[in-house]
This record gives sequence, C-alpha cells and structure tokens, in this order.
Amino acid sequence: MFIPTLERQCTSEQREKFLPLCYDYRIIGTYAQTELGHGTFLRGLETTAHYDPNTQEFILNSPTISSIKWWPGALGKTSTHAVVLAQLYTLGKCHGIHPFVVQLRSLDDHKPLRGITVGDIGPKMGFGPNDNGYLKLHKHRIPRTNMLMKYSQVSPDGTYTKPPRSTLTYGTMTFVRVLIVHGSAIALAKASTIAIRYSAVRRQSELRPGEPEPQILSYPTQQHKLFPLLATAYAFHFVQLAMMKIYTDVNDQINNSNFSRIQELHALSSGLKAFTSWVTNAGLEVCRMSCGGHGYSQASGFPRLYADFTPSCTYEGENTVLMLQSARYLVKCVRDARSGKTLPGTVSYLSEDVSAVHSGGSSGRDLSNLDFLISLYKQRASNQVHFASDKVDRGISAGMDLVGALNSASVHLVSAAKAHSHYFIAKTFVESLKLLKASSELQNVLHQLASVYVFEGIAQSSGDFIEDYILSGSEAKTIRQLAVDLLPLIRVNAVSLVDAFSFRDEVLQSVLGRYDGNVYENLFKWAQNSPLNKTDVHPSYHKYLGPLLKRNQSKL
Ligand SMILES: CCCCCCCCCCCCCCCCCC(=O)SCCNC(=O)CCNC(=O)[C@H](O)C(C)(C)COP(=O)(O)OP(=O)(O)OC[C@H]1O[C@@H](n2cnc3c(N)ncnc32)[C@H](O)[C@@H]1OP(=O)(O)O
Ligand SMILES: Cc1cc2nc3c(=O)[nH]c(=O)nc-3n(C[C@H](O)[C@H](O)[C@H](O)COP(=O)(O)OP(=O)(O)OC[C@H]3O[C@@H](n4cnc5c(N)ncnc54)[C@H](O)[C@@H]3O)c2cc1C
Repeated sequence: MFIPTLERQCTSEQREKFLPLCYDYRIIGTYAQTELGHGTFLRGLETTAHYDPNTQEFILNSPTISSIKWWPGALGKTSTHAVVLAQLYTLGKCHGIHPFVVQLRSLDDHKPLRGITVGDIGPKMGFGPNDNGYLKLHKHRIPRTNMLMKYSQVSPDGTYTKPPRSTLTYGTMTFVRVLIVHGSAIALAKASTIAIRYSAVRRQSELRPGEPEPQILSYPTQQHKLFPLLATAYAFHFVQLAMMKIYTDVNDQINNSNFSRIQELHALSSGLKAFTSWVTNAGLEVCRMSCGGHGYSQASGFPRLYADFTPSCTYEGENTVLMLQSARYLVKCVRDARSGKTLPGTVSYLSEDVSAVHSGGSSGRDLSNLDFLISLYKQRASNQVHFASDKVDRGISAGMDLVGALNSASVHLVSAAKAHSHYFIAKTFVESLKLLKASSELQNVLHQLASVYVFEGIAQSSGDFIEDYILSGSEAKTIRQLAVDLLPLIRVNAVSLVDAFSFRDEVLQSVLGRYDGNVYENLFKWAQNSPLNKTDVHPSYHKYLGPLLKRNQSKL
C-alpha cells in the first residue's frame, strides 16, 4: 500500500524523489493509517501534523494513547518509512486527514529515529511472519515536501490549497479493495483445489456390504458442499477481471480530473470486496470441514489459508461498514432516478421498472434459463434497494435527519447492498462466458458452473425471492432441484476444473491437495517432521509423566 499511495498521491517531483528508492528496495514502507482508537472512522483519526512556517516543517504527534498507529503491516520491525495519515494543521486551522511520508528508522543501523517509537503489536490469529506494528510519534519533524501534495498543497508560508475532492486521499484503499476481490478468487480457488483433489483420493464408508468404499467425491452431499464453491471461485475470477477494468477506466478519468464515476467505483469496490471476502471466508471453512480430520491438520494447508484470509473481512474497510457505504450510494441513485437523472452503468437498473416484469407463480417460465434468472437477481436487488431507500425516506418524514434515517435502516441497507453485489457477480459471470472464446465442450462445462452458481445463489437466498413474489415457493423448489441435478455432471470434470487453476504444490502448501494425490504416504512423512517426534521419549516424560506413573504404580 506504501508504493500505490506514493504513485497516486505524489507530485511529479515527489515521485522522482521517492519511487526509485522504493522500486530499488533502498527503502521499505508501510501504510500507517489505523490507530488504536480508530480504524473505520477516518475523520476521527487523532495523529496530528502541525505546519511550522519558520522551519518549513511538519511536526507529527501521537497526542493520546488511542492515537498510536496500530496494525499497519511490517510497521513493527521491517519498514524504514511509512505513509502516515494525520490531521493537517496549518495557520491554526485543521484541514482533515492528509498523507505524509515519514522516515521511521535509520538507513545505517535501522534504529528508530528521534521522536519515533515502533514495535510489533504481538501474536495474531494468522500472518505470523508479518510484524504488524505500532507507531508513537513525539514532536517528530519532517520537511514540508514530505506531505504528498498531488491533490492538496501547503505552501512555504503555510497557505493551504484544498483538493478537488477530499476523498481522493482514500484512493489507495479503493485500489486495495479491488485487489482483495482478486484475493478472494484466489483463496477460494486454492481451497476448492485442496478439497476436491482430496475428495477424489479419499475413500470412506461401505455403502453396500462387499462393495468397495466409494470416493467421498461421489457422495451428493460432498458435491453439494464443494461444487457451488468451485463455481463461485470461477465467478469471482471473472468478477475481479471486470472490477479491475472498471477501476482502471475510472482511475484514468480521475487522472484527467474527471471525477464523475468516483462514487460509483467506491460503491462497487466496497460492495464486491465485502461480498466476495465474506463468501470466501465461509467457503474456506466448508472446504476444510469437507476433508474430515485431515482438514484440521496443518498439513492440509487450511488452517493457514483461513487464518491469513479471514482478516480480508476486516481490513481495508470492515465489511459491514463497506456494505453501508455501498448502500448509501444506492439510496442516492434511487433519488437521482426519481428526479429523472440518468444513472451510470452498474446501477442503471435502478431506474428500470422491474416490478411488473415477473410476478411469481405464472407457470411455464423457463427456470433453467440463465438470462431469465439473472433478471430475477436484478429484480431482487432493485426491490431490496427501493425497500431500504423507502425506509430511509420514511425515517426522514418521521423527523429524522439523513444520518439518523440511514442508521435506523442500516440492517436493510446491508441486505440491499449484498443483493446489488450478488446481482453484479451473477450477471458478470454469465456475460463473461458469452464473450469467452472456447470450444463447445469447454463452453458446456463452464455453463454448468454458471448454472450451479446461479441456481444455488437463489436456493440459498430463496426467502428474498419468495417474499417479494419474484418466485413462487414451488419455483424456488424447482431451482433448488436443478442445482442438485447438475452435481453429477460437474463431478465428471471437477478435478480438471481445479487443475485448471494450476497452483504449484509449493504454492498450495497442502499435503491433501498434492497434484500427485499421494496423500497418505506424504501425511506420514509430514508427521515425522513434527517437533514432538525428535525423540521417541519426549523430555517432558522424565519431568512429569514418568514420576506421576511411577508414583501411582507404587500404590498398586
Ligand atoms: C495482481 C495480483 C493480485 C493478487 C491478489 C492478491 C491480493 C491480496 C489482497 C491485497 C493485500 C491486502 C493487504 C491490506 C492490508 C490491510 C490494509 C489496511 O487495512 S489499510 C486501512 C484500511 N482502512 C479503511 O479502509 C478505513 C475504512 N473507513 C473509510 O474508508 C471511511 O472512514 C468511510 C468510508 C467508512 C467513511 O469515511 P468518511 O470520510 O466518514 O466519509 P462519509 O461516510 O461521511 O462519506 C463522505 C463521502 O465520501 C465518500 N467516500 C468515502 N470513501 C470513499 C472512497 N474510498 N472513494 C470515493 N468516495 C468515498 C462517500 O461515498 C460519501 O459520499 P457522499 O455520500 O457524501 O456523496
Ligand atoms: C491483519 C490486519 C492487517 C492490517 N493492516 C493494516 C495496514 O497495513 N494499515 C492500516 O492502516 N490498517 C491496517 N489494519 C487495520 C484495519 O484497516 C482495521 O482493523 C479496519 O479498518 C477495521 O477498523 P477497526 O479495527 O477500527 O474496526 P471497527 O470499526 O472498530 O469495527 C468493529 C465493529 O464495529 C462496527 N462498526 C464500525 N463502524 C460502524 C458503522 N459506522 N456502522 C455500523 N457498524 C460499524 C463494524 O461493523 C465492526 O463490527 C489491519 C488489520 C488487520 C486485522
């Protein structure tokens, strides 16, 4: 995050000064924004940067215990520099959060500089090798030119020039949220690879006396656990491509001072980061548990995969908060649509009248047709957004201010943002396959994946579709059955579909997911390396177990 922030927030002179140092690894940096007391509420950050026109320096301070920077990756022991987000004060006025480059450690002996106290925040659930750290600043001075001044400036006499948009400071976070969508796709693909390969190797239970124990991948329940997640990994692959394209297009516009789509990008990236990381987080656990006891071993690769992925739901914007950000924009779009404004691409459906198109219960609708089902996802999203938006309006009519009305409707706003994200993902998956240049056989297999993703997505949220009369109960039941009917067809290609992710064994880090499937031999070999097996009799025997046993034996 250090380098992308410099790339996006530096003037051209600052780029020339800082970026070569980063690219050549002459300095190592981190992004120090979060504090002990604030991670989500950025306007509440307490670190201060007071401008001293006499020396043309900023004086940085951590004025309170809660202002200590806390969590930034590699801050504790590794980084020599940081981008520090601080409240800018100049000529006695506060101008809000701004980014500053701060050197933390000497480039000679790596010792912290004067006014800098840094350290590791202690063991965490995962990311063991990463020294997430703390930073306490005490009257630490940096040159005026260390404030990143692409969008806002402080002149030598302390005069402040404000940015075209205050939220341009938040640009790096949007970029990393887009990366996290990619991270979700990768994590779920890894977990699917491990679980499906292992399920093809593992044989368990005797269905009928005398019959060989079947591969657990042959059980419909195992397929029902794993194949929708495999399909989701493929869906997220196509979504992250679409998301990155939108990000790149909007970022190019921003670089040409066209800020017209910055809100749409923020809302989409927030919703997709939250949606994909929540789904992946839950999916990793389903994959682990589908591997039985061996899934719980470090040898499976799941414990580390989960411990390292799960903070994706928290960092870079806590998921609930991001869903609320997305929903806030959707509510604004409903208002804009009602006042006749044209809505941008990813939200234009909110100005369509989808209510009459499909009333549930009419017979003869082709429930296996993906284009038709995507229109139902659209209707569900539109209904939920309008419902939540009407709740906000009713709150305001009842005398609340906008913030109060948004807060009182926030549970429904999160549901609406989830439905919006889900619609975008399902639509993107189906549309991406149409554009794919692939053999008919491959198209057929991918169509099976898209179908099971779309069917299962409705089955798992059928209440949404039934409550709004988008589907009748019997239609929802039919779609649930369509998903189950697809499972044996996907079974045929399941191992090939995870092999297609082509994770090397060294990357997958899983004995269960080995490409050669030679699990038991390698589990036994892996166990030999357990530290406890260094000696046949563990030293602790002589201190504890031995004396205990001997003492009790003497009583016999
Ligand atoms: C190539 C291979 C790749 C391989 C893939 C593998 C990748 C793996 C993943 C990557 C590694 C991940 C490592 C990351 C480690 C964690 C780093 C961190 O956590 S760092 C720390 C992360 N920390 C966080 O994320 C902190 C989360 N908190 C926040 O972002 C903010 O405090 C807030 C958004 C919640 C509120 O902000 P506040 O100032 O109170 O704003 P208001 O709510 O009052 O809304 C005012 C207006 O601003 C608007 N707007 C807001 N944001 C944006 C935006 N970004 N833009 C545009 N607009 C934005 C908003 O819509 C509204 O508009 P309107 O309605 O008025 O028109
Ligand atoms: C592994 C890891 C790495 C990290 N790396 C970095 C880094 O490199 N740099 C950096 O600056 N930070 C980093 N962070 C910090 C991270 O960005 C924050 O933890 C994150 O932004 C969430 O903020 P918080 O911890 O204050 O949670 P909080 O915001 O306190 O969230 C706690 C609860 O409050 C709820 N909540 C908060 N606000 C609202 C609201 N408005 N409406 C409804 N509910 C709300 C949330 O939904 C959540 O359930 C990292 C964190 C982790 C875990």
